[in-house]
Amino acid sequence: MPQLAFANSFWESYDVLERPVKAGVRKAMQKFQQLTVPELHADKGLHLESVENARDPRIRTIRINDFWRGVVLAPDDGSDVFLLVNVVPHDDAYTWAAKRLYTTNSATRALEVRNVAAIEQLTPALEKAAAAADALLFATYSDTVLRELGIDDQVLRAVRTIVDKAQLRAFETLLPEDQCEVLQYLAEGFSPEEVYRDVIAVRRPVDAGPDPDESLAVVLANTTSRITLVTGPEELADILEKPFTAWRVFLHPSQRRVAYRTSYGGPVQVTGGPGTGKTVAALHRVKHLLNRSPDTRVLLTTFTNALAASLRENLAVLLDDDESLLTRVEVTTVNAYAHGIVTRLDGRAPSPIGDREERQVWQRVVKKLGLPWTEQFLAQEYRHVVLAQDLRTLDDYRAASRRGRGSALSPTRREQLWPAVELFESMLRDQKTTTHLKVCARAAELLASSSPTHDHVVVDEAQDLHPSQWRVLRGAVPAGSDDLFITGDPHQRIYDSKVSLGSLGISVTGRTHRLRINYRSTEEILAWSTGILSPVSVDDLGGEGSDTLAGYRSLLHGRRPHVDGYGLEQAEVAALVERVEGWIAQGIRPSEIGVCARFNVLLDKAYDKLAAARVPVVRVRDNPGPGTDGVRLATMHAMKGLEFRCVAVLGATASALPFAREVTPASVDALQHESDLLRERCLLFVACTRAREALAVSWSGSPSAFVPQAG
Ligand SMILES: Nc1ncnc2c1ncn2[C@@H]1O[C@H](COP(=O)(O)OP(=O)(O)OP(=O)(O)O)[C@@H](O)[C@H]1O
Repeated sequence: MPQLAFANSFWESYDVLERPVKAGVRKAMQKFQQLTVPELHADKGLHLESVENARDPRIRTIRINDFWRGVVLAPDDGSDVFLLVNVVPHDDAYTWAAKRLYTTNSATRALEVRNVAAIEQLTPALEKAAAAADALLFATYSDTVLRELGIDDQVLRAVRTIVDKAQLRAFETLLPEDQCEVLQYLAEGFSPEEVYRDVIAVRRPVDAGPDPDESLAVVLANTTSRITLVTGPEELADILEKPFTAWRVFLHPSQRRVAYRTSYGGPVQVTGGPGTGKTVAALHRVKHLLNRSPDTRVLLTTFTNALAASLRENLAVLLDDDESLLTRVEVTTVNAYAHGIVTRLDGRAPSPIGDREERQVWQRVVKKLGLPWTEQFLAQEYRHVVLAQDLRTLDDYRAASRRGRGSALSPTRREQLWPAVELFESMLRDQKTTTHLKVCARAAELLASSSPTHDHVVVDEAQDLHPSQWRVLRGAVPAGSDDLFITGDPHQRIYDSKVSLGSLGISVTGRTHRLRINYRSTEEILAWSTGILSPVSVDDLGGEGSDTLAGYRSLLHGRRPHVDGYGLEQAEVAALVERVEGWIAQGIRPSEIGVCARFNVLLDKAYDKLAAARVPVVRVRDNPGPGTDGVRLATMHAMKGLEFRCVAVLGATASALPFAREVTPASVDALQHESDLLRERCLLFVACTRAREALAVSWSGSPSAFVPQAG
């Protein structure tokens, strides 16, 4: 019986197919599991045929239906693994297939594919241009060095024409994958030794002989980062049912490098724009840490309960539901972890209040004391100065730095303000409540005088954590090797937190990594969304400098976002219903569509109109499980960390973004004003970057100033 393997390129095409075509693919795949090799070749329905003028004699196409064909690499060496590489519309299938050549990389021994026709066509002209160029990108590396890293003759010739990184990028989709990656690493300034260690050594089979003469089946099995072997019908059904889950097992080497490094000397920071696989890297790090020693305990945290639930699910997939591993991981939010610590060590459960109630307490404080500050100012002072530095007395407060606050407070003013802090805290005590951040402060205090609860902490969505939450995490593990693995994106900061990790005893110096390839969205969606942030600069994760999205890119392509304004909100919602219906008609499942807005009021209207049009719809805040059908509706804040094939962002209207009530007037605090505006801008960025294939942004009346102008 033959065996089946799938290349990553197959998932990219399969996942966007309409449902009947997917069913056709499944049917064709079943034949590979039911028939013998000669029967496969003879099967009329499958129509396994070779391709005229193919550059790779092993390339075949198979019939999916009248319009679609699968492209297959068939073994010609007596081995029996067939590789599914793509599903392409009938007319394009032959041209696509004819240009591809599959070869074995001499260093990694993995299967690679190149667009051999395009490379041949481009190289001579580029050679002429290169002869006149001042400098070449890879001039410092000898042919021998490059060959040792797996670069073959054809690629070497092309490499010698590359003048800069932009040209390398233009070549990326044409070059064999491992070779391309070697070149990317060299272009980023890694030494050949480092590239060998991180790209070649991790893939090359330990028993590789001097020459790559293995059979196709062996080479396919070597290519674990890009090819999945399917062993039985159940696994096949499973993998075709949830291909994106399957993706999680294929790590890009830049991700593998950070996730599977044996050990780090201390805290590690991994940043990257939306969709660069930070969460995936965090999950793999957990796997690595669990496997490294049989009794290691890991704490994996994220920002919301919904995200924690999805991390738990994904981790179970990654760990093959292995209970012996899963029981050693605690997946939770920092607040919930802190709550647990306080409950356990203080012997009673604290009752934290929400933001709105907290604001009301501050209002009462202002009223009672008749102070010259607004409740907003006091709440911010408490959060950004008092709690952030864990100040307990007036003397502490007098001596504290108020860096980051935009208004000076003289010693007399501080003496005048401190009673407000004391009154706020005593009011909480009287009503037997507290705040989440105070629970964290207490948990950190308790942890400091007891023992750490875990061996390692892995933190996802780190950009929104407050210093008191960081103190909890610091106290959860002993300081030292592999204590904290931190992933986050400062461009997605949508809550008001300012931190300096170094001052909290979390120094990541020399252990920072950045991921640059976006695997979620098309380049079109990405380019438009990054336009939202282009006018501003963003502080880095650790609060030491600024961060940038330089080099951030996607390899996927699709339609440009739909960006439309409407006169009235009613018309905007009507257009949304039409758009959602259109997506569903194209075969997108309702649960693969996300609709978001700044406020629930507008979401409620969208909910009613979609439901009236008989479109199934559910709210993200009701935690619908993956099996629940229905378009997902969420506020922009609740979109954090999620992703959908199609996303509609409603109400990108001038009055909603920025929302005046959430922005401190510049006259009260100029720095806070700027950071509030930035936070509002980031919120739109987060919402738009949830989209994988299609993004529609709309408003009624005047557009938000954050919406990038066309042209
Ligand atoms: N190496 C990879 N190959 C293919 N797909 C990948 C790879 N890494 C991640 N992905 C997919 O890309 C998407 C985004 O990944 P992930 O959620 O980890 O990104 P993120 O950086 O945490 O995003 P965000 O910051 O926006 O929450 C997911 O669908 C994930 O499965």
